[in-house]
Amino acid sequence: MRIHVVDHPLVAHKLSTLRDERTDSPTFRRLTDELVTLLAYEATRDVRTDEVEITTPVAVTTGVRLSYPRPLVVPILRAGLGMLDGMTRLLPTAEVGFLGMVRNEQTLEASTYATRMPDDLSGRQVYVLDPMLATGGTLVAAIKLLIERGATDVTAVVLLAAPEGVAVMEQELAGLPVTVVTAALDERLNEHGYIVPGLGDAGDRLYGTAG
Ligand SMILES: O=P(O)(O)OC[C@H]1O[C@H](OP(=O)(O)OP(=O)(O)O)[C@H](O)[C@@H]1O
Ligand SMILES: O=c1cc[nH]c(=O)[nH]1
Ligand SMILES: [Mg+2]
Repeated sequence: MRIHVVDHPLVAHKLSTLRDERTDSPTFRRLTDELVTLLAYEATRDVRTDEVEITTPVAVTTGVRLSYPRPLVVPILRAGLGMLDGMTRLLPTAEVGFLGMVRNEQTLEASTYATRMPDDLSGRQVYVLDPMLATGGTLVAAIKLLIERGATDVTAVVLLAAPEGVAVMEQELAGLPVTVVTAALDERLNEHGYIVPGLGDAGDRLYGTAG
């Protein structure tokens, strides 16, 4: 598994405001959207393309186009939904699938309550969106499902990652074609499984409701 921490002053600036407990939901949503567009630029470095011949007003030259089938983007509900527009702004022709997953706040185990995406992902390039990589349980389950369906290249785009969760992913997904792109690698998890310093509960902060 590869991990890429995006080191850029604009990312650090926006992330700092996102972390601030005084940032309200509308601002949190806007900053998430902006951050994801910056992360998407890095995350799509290996997006598959084909060479094409194009004719400019001056000459014939060679360009590139995104390959078919187009990438699949999969936000993990709820919080991942706040990242969808930022990602599809750069990949407007991507297909979109959905995974609804929730972590039991006592056991910290993730369960899946909704799956809506193609059964057959043979050979597909997939971008999974979830702001928080905490224990790693959610992303491991999501990525295993995508690879079981045939995906051959999975990139998880997250805002924050905890070292504990990265270690779990490295162990559980060893040897699989998985990349994690994150805006920051934080210090640790606390006793409740929350990322420290983190930003709190991403879903609650995006949507202004607890649960
Ligand atoms: O790495 P993990 O320990 O599995 O935790 C991360 C998950 O927890 C949060 O979702 P949550 O269960 O709060 O659902 P929500 O998005 O509906 O708020 C977050 O959005 C991730 O999906
Ligand atoms: O810090 C955390 C951990 C899991 N889920 C969140 O939303 N935040
Ligand atoms: Mg939540």
